[in-house]
Amino acid sequence: MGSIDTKASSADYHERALTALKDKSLFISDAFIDGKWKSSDKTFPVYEPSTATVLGKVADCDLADFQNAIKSASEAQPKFFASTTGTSRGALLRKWYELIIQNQDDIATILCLENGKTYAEAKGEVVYAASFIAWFAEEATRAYGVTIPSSTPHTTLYTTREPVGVCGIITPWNFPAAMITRKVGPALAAGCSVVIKPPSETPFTCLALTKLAVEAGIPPAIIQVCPTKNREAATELATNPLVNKISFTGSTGVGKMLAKLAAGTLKKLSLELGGNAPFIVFDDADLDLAVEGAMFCKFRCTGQTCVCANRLYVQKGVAKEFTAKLVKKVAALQMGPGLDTKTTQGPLVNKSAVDKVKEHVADALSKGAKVEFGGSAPDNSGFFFEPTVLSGVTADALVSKDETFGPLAPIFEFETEEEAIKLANDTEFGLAGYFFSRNIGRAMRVAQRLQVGMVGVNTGKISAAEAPFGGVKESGYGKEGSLYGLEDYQIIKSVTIGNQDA
Ligand SMILES: NC(=O)c1ccc[n+]([C@@H]2O[C@H](COP(=O)([O-])OP(=O)(O)OC[C@H]3O[C@@H](n4cnc5c(N)ncnc54)[C@H](O)[C@@H]3O)[C@@H](O)[C@H]2O)c1
Ligand SMILES: O=CCCC(=O)O
Repeated sequence: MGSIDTKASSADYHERALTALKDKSLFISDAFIDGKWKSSDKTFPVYEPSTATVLGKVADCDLADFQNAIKSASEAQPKFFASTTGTSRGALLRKWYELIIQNQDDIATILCLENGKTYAEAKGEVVYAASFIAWFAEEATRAYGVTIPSSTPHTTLYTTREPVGVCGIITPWNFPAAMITRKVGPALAAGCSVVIKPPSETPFTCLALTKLAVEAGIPPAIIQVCPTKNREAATELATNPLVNKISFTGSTGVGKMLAKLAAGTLKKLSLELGGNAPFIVFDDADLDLAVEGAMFCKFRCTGQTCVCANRLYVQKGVAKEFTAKLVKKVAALQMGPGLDTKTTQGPLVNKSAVDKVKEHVADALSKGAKVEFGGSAPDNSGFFFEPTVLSGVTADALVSKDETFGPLAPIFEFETEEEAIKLANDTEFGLAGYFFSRNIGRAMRVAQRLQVGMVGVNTGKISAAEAPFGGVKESGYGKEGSLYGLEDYQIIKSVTIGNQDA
């Protein structure tokens, strides 16, 4: 594995990158409330994680800002729905999609600077984010109702789909673009308005996307953005009666807290929460394919995705060979700043993320695991941790219960299919699960028995605009993307027209 090029991560690293933006007006540090960009004397710093230096300071919204944004979004939403059709909202979204694609290099640079992921991954995320807007531009035209045979004579009964209203959108830093568009796309397609609280670690990408949404013609008050570090102010989204729905992606703890608060006004909820994905390699697997899958779904975004493999269960007979093949690939990874073209592993988002990986590694080693590769944080100013492979990890290790959210691949061994399924399901989480096997019967059986919302069989890639995204158990509820994503932002209204003989 290559070492970190500390010269590339010198203090002016991000200044040079920002100067090179083709459209510098996309780097915005204001809130967007009631159709106006709003600066504030009160700001919070956003860090560039490979140098741990301040990338910029962003308006820190207070309670009054949230209340103003919610009120304005609430007044604008019925007018938006009444004055548009699914087709016209689809056209607005299509225009927004085109602007994101046209500006993908700049958005990827901003995303890369605030999140730390490699530029290639950042570009991939921008295109992935845009794909949700394109998808829901189409879905906007497919909000069908049904006609229901009535049991009462001379009566017609039918349903329509209407927007749920004002949606509070709260998202995490690991996908600064895609987590926004996967929610805002269907919300706008349905005819809702949104008040977004972007992640405080990565607000700049959201603000750039918002500017493009307004340029695309989306009425300004329909989309409002309140960056903040002030959690009390942000919880207004969960308590204000004018907000009809909360769509949250983030940790299970915060999700539960928001659900409790939202219960006060019985808001509709979508919760995309934490994961602890099992990744099972059976002895009948194609091991090269399994290694490829593990590299993608473990080390994507430096291990900071909710669907990352967290526990690698490998059948005893192939454990040595799989481990050797995985270590060879991991050793070729190159840590460094995301904008450096040689980099294939960026930094983690902040110091506490590094500390959590350290804790999981130390705990596994104390319980008998062995370092096959990596295992430590390099001595430099950024938030790096070496991509790490541990073997012989035991079931009582912290990493078997808790999502590392970092570049740690812990290998556990198992003997039978039954044992693998039991281990995989032994968690309160149920977001994603993966397994590799060439046996079709086993593929059908195991896919059915894994208690997760999404399964990857012989692949580590499960995310796409058309794929229903969401978990079970304490990983939350609701489905994003796909043919189900729109209905999370709609209500079904039934209309009964009676006494038609009168
Ligand atoms: N299921 C999914 O689709 C998915 C996707 C990405 C991340 N995640 C999960 O998110 C977690 C990592 O993200 P994180 O550390 O940013 O999570 P987090 O829960 O701390 O934060 C998520 C968002 O909630 C905000 N927030 C935190 N406390 C709040 C409060 N009291 N009121 C209002 N908003 C509040 C944060 O500022 C951020 O915008 C991991 O557990 C990961 O698995 C899940
Ligand atoms: O981290 C959560 C989202 C990742 C994805 O959409 O694949």
